[in-house]
Amino acid sequence: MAKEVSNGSNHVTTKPPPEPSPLRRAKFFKANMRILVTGGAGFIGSHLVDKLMENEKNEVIVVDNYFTGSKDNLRQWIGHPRFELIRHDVTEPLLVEVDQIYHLACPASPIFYKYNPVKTIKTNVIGTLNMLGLAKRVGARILLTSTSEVYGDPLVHPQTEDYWGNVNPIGVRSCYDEGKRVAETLMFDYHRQHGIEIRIARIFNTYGPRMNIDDGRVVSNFLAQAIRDEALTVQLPGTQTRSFCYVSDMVDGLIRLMEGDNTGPINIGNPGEFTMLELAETVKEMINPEVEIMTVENTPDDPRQRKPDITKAKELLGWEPKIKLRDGIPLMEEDFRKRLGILRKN
Ligand SMILES: NC(=O)c1ccc[n+]([C@@H]2O[C@H](COP(=O)([O-])OP(=O)(O)OC[C@H]3O[C@@H](n4cnc5c(N)ncnc54)[C@H](O)[C@@H]3O)[C@@H](O)[C@H]2O)c1
Ligand SMILES: O=c1ccn([C@@H]2O[C@H](COP(=O)(O)OP(=O)(O)O[C@H]3OC[C@@H](O)[C@H](O)[C@H]3O)[C@@H](O)[C@H]2O)c(=O)[nH]1
Repeated sequence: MAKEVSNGSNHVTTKPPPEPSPLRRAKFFKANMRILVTGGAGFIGSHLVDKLMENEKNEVIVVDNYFTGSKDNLRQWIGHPRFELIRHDVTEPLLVEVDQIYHLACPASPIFYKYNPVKTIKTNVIGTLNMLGLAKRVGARILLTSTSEVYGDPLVHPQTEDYWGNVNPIGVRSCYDEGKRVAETLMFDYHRQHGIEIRIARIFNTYGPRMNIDDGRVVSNFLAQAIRDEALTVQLPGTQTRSFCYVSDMVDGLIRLMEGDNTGPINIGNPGEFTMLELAETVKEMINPEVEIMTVENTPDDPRQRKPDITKAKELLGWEPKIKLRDGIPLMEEDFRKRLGILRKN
């Protein structure tokens, strides 16, 4: 019988999922759960790996091409008997025996995903196809980290999962937002056509320790600038909004989604909404009251507002974020100061 997994609409699988490995059914041998994390050397991926490794029943395999990630983020696990790290590009097929796949591999910061847009779209489309092919072959459950960017420049606020979005298909962000939209389509087509067990998280802006110092995203930019005594660069008009989720809350949401019975898509993010000017003022006040705030040109198609409706995450996953922006900033500041080697002036 097909397992029925609901996404909150009237969605029912028509085909039974692929058979998992016989090891899963072995009578006398309880095997560990083998979990693949693509993009596991990146910001969210490495925090996810830390959490998964806490469970002694998990074996974790990371594949990453190190475009924006780094082995350094995983240094505490290298050499651990339950951990494996493979240099691999997800645009190439991969053969590994696993039970779950967290598919994160994709550059996430606009400056990196725009750097080689054709590669970004290949990563989203061919990379996701390859991971779905793997899930089908080994009978694994697969979770895609999609994004709030699938809503484009949203005309509905806050964004609910049933909103189809307002996306420019030929703009400079399209390699990422349209790429993720196709990735979501592929996930649902494999689910309907081949019975693959899928999970889709729509992640809203996430921040925390281990972000690249020069990642280019707004929280890491403002923090690094404040610590280095450089002016905070607010892109015009400054009234655009984002809602920022601390990384430990995000990881908790992703694991709940993977372990639960709902396909999604489910928004995972913190509904606390700030304009970029408010964010700059907060960072200035908390980190360096002397620092200047300057306005600079923006880039095309920057969404004007973004805030998740997390009713579904609350109801279906029992999840909501715990860490407010003002509590998360000092945790990230400590990590940035350590890496930049700049102590706090008192
Ligand atoms: N951080 C956020 O605010 C946010 C928001 C929405 C969605 N997401 C999604 O979450 C995931 C992780 O984001 P992040 O913030 O940790 O970004 P990140 O750039 O730190 O991590 C991405 C990882 O994927 C790897 N990667 C990129 N292309 C690859 C390829 N072709 N093959 C193998 N590895 C590849 C990178 O080297 C890196 O380690 C991404 O899928 C992103 O789209 C993140
Ligand atoms: O130095 C900066 C950088 C950015 N910004 C502004 O800050 C806002 C957020 O920009 P970011 O680059 O951090 O991230 P964005 O919200 O544009 O996209 C992100 O959100 C969803 C995820 O999928 C990705 O991680 C990323 O695409 C934008 O309005 C941007 O104009 C600044 O004001 N100053």
